[in-house]
Amino acid sequence: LQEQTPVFEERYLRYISQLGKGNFGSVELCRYDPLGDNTGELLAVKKLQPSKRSFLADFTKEIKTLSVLRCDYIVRYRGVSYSTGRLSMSLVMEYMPHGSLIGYLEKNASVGLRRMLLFASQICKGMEYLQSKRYVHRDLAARNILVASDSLVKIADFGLTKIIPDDKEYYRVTQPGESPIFWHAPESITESSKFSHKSDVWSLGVLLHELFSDCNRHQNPKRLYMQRISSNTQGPAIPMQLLFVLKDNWRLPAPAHCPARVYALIRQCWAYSPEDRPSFSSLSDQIHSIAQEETL
Ligand SMILES: C[C@H](Nc1nc(-c2c[nH]c3ncc(Cl)cc23)ncc1F)C(=O)NCC(F)(F)F
Repeated sequence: LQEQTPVFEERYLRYISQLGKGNFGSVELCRYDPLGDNTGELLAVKKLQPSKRSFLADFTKEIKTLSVLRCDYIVRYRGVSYSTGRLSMSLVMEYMPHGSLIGYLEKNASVGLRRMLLFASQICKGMEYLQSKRYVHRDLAARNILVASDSLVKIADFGLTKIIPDDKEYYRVTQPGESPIFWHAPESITESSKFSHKSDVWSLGVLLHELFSDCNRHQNPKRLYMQRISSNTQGPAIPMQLLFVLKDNWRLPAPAHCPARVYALIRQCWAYSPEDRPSFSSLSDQIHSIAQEETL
């Protein structure tokens, strides 16, 4: 790792609680308290599960990915912490007190339209920044958006992020793990599993659908898609059935109380062919003008 990676001494990282688990390990809330008087700052520490060779390589890549990102709408990477004897290492991130957007919207049902449009434009700006660095996130979903305050959200979880090679406009995945296909664009579901900025735009559309459904667990994308395709479960595999309905131009229905202009914007993100989808900058402009016009 580059020498400028700040190192947090493990002996001063006081464990407070577990924030969540991922397939890599877990994220813990800690206080970095070198003075031992509880005046230290709160941090989110992503502990790598007992270092499997591949995990360590992926982990180091995630650290490299995060360490170059500097944007108000992307969760801030702070550094690393080595365990005694350097047997394993942890990723130190800024702590977001309000947790993930899913939990936040379940707790705060009264999030108004204006605030939702503000969150949507912040996510678009974060994605514009990622695109400027040629990064494809590949796992854009409400569960991977963190809430810093009642008026600021940030994109997080760069475990699946890839950098598009300079000579290409997309990234082809070789080992698609258990990928969240209900957030994936058609071209990422088919055997070609191509990922690009435009496939991130598709996922952003699904994220906006979650946002404007108040992340209502009864209306979540997976459940809505499964209702639509589960008619013949013994039929072709689920990804294939999903592709059929998408090819047939069926899309997730407008969430209840979602303004027509917002749903029209979401539908632009779900154009079947990638080149027909809007850019992130066009999306943030459109969101901005909706926020101006709508007497929300
Ligand atoms: C496995 C971890 N899961 C969780 N994390 C947090 C969390 C609160 N506050 C946080 N502040 C900084 C970080 Cl990195 C996480 C949290 N809350 C609930 C979780 F289930 C995670 O990383 N999730 C991906 C993403 F960060 F995008 F939400």
